[in-house]
Amino acid sequence: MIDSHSRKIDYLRISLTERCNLRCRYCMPEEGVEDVGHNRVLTLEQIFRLVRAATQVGFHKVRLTGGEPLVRKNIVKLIADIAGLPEIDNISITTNGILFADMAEDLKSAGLKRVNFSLDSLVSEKVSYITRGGQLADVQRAIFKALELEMHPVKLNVVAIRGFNDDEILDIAQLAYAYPLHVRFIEFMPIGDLSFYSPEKFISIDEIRAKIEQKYELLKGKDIMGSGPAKYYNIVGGQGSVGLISPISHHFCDKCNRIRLTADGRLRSCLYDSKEIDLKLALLNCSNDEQLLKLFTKAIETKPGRHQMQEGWGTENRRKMFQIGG
Ligand SMILES: Nc1nc2c(ncn2[C@@H]2O[C@H](COP(=O)(O)OP(=O)(O)OP(=O)(O)O)[C@@H](O)[C@H]2O)c(=O)[nH]1
Ligand SMILES: C[S@@+](CC[C@H](N)C(=O)[O-])C[C@H]1O[C@@H](n2cnc3c(N)ncnc32)[C@H](O)[C@@H]1O
Ligand code: SF4
Ligand code: SF4
Repeated sequence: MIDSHSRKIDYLRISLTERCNLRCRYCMPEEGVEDVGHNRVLTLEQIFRLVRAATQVGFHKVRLTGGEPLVRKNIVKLIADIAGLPEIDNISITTNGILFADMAEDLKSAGLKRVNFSLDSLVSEKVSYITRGGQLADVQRAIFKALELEMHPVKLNVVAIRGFNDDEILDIAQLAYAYPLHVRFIEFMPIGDLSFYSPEKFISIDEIRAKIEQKYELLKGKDIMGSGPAKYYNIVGGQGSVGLISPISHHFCDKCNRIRLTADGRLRSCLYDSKEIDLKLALLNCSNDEQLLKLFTKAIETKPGRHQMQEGWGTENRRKMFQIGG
């Protein structure tokens, strides 16, 4: 469906859970995370019903995220059900990778097409620091498993943070040289758990690109299969590519193609905008899909033209990234 800013909205990002087996400093507080409990999150049957309804207003790409999607029980069955919908041609996940390697074959057999891994450093102690306890070896095992299963294109998400991983940009970019990986550097957004964010930690993609070009020649590449906002560059002589995601310095909202469904059943038309539509309530009150289609349509029609992150995250009661579904 086309929104009021002439954008085609066909990509649904679904947060399966607010739970996570890590506690990344920029996303989730260490303690005091309220467990929303089984009653407040959508059941897998409800999620499936909503995806089926969404296909009727033109959605055909689904990404499962969270929190950590792989901690949600029976995710394999949900993937199989969604992949079985004829209108859905692209189902993917974004994961921290910790649980991936052991689940990979089942996920792939169920119909999972692609996986994006989040990894912000190649130094074990730093991974453990930023995630508050995650093990680099687990994520590496996951990435190699995805390559072994040929789940191409395999993408890595790296949040660029000054004072944390700015000294590793070349080492991380080197992964795209040595392996058929698509390494995406993401500008740190002032969103979510602001206790770790500060403007000094922000690094623009222009600075990242300049750093990479000190060692590698980058050539503007084609978009790598997906639906996201990264701009890709081929690393000359290498196997993969470098992607740059610039929500702050060159926002990409004019090409936005997505809305989000939170784990507790709210449709959120923009990552940044706090307006939400309660689909969980609607599910309880409607026996056919008509009302649901109206609510999907309303979310698309009321989607803002762009984010206002430059004005800061504000003090109103906004959700953190793990609650929105990053
Ligand atoms: N500003 C903004 N940033 C987003 C949005 N969606 C994703 N991001 C950021 O982009 C990063 C990459 O997102 P992914 O979950 O890997 O998804 P994607 O880039 O859409 O995926 P592909 O389909 O593989 O291109 C996330 O870590 C977010 O930080 C969005 O709607 N708005
Ligand atoms: C919220 S996580 C959910 C999926 C999964 N747990 C993972 O980490 O990949 C989705 C993505 O959001 C990114 N993210 C979280 N907070 C961010 C921030 N403040 N700025 C930029 N990216 C952020 C993470 O790095 C991750 O790639
Ligand atoms: S970024 Fe992902 S892995 Fe890290 S705390 Fe947030 S949801 Fe968990
Ligand atoms: S910030 Fe909002 S409008 Fe911009 S790309 Fe993200 S979801 Fe779309």
